[in-house]
Amino acid sequence: MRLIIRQDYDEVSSYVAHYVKERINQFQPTPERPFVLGLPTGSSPIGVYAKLVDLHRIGQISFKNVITFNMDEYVGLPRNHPESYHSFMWNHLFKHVDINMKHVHILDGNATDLDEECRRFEALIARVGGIELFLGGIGPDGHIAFNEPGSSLTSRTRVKTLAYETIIANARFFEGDVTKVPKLALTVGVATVMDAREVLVVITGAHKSIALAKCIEEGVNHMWTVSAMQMHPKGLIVCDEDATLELHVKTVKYFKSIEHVHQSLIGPHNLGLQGNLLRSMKDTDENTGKRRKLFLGTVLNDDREPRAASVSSSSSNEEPPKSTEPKKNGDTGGWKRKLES
Ligand SMILES: N[C@@H]1[C@@H](O)[C@H](O)[C@@H](COP(=O)(O)O)O[C@@H]1O
Repeated sequence: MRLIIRQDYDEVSSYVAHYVKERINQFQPTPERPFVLGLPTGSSPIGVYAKLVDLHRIGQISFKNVITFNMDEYVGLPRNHPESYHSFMWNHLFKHVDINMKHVHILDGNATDLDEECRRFEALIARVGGIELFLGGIGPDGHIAFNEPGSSLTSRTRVKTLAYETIIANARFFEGDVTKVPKLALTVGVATVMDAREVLVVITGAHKSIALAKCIEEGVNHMWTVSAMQMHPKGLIVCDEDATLELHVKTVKYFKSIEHVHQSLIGPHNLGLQGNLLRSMKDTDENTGKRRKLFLGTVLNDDREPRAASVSSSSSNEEPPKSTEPKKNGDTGGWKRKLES
C-alpha cells in the first residue's frame, strides 16, 4: 500500500483529481473499452469533484467513455432528496461534465426488492469487466462505503444497518437531527471494493487519524474495514497532515521518503501512477546501448551511477527522451547520500 501525504484538504483534492485524470487519459477509453470508475460521496471527495469539473472545463478530461458505480445510497430517502447520494453526485459532478447518464450506476434505495437490487448491481459491475479504479472515503470509525465495524471483509453489495456513530456523523447533512438520518443503506461490500484493480482512499482531518493509524500500522481487522486495503495489490491512501496525527513519526517519515525517492525517479510533475515506472522503462539506454538495471528501485547505468529514469507518465508507450544529461550534481549527490544512508 502507498500512502501519499499532502498538507491539507485542498492539496489532497488536487492530487487525487490529477491522479484520476491521468489514469483515465492513459487508459484512452473508447465506447468499446470504457474506463470503469467507482465513486464515493461525503465531504471527502467534494474537493476532488470540483477539481475534476475544472479539469473538464479546460478540456483536460472527458467522461464520455467513463462508466461509474457509486459506493452506496440511503434506503428510503427519495431520489430527489437533497441529501440522497443521487442528488449529491448530480450536483457535485455529473451535471458539470460530459458523462452519459446511462453510464452512471447508483444503487436504488427505494427498490421494492432491496436484495435483488444489490445482486443486480454486482452483476452490472461484473458485466462491464470489473472496476478499474475505485475511489473511496472513510468514516471516523474506519468504515469504507457503509461497511460498518464488524462487516465481513468478504462482503458484497447488500443492505446495512448504520452504526450509531455514522448516524451522528451524518446528522450534519440533516440539520443536525439524528432522527432524520436514514438508519439503513445499500452499500457495496468490502470485497466489491477490493475487487477493483486499483483502490484509492481519501482520508482527511484529525477526526480520522485513529482510523488511518489502525489501517496503516495495525493488522487487517473487520472493526476497521478500511484496513482490508492492506490485502490489495494496488492500494493508495491520500491523506492530509491532520490525518497523520496518530501515526508514528517513523511511519510518516517512511512513507514520505518512499514518495520522495519515487518522485526523484519519475520527475517532480509526475504523479507516479502505480506500475507505470516499470512499464515505461526500457531495458536498454538508446544512447549508450548499455543495459539498465534496477537496484533497490533505482535506475542504474552499467557504471552504477544512479540517475533519474527517462520516463513519463503521459503515455506508457512513449519513447524516453533522447537526452542523457545527468541530473545536476547536487541532485545526484543527494540521491547517493539518500541511498547510502
Ligand atoms: N457512506 C459514506 C462513506 O462512503 C463516506 O466515506 C463517509 C465519510 O464521509 P465524509 O467524507 O463526509 O467524512 O460517509 C458516509 O458514511
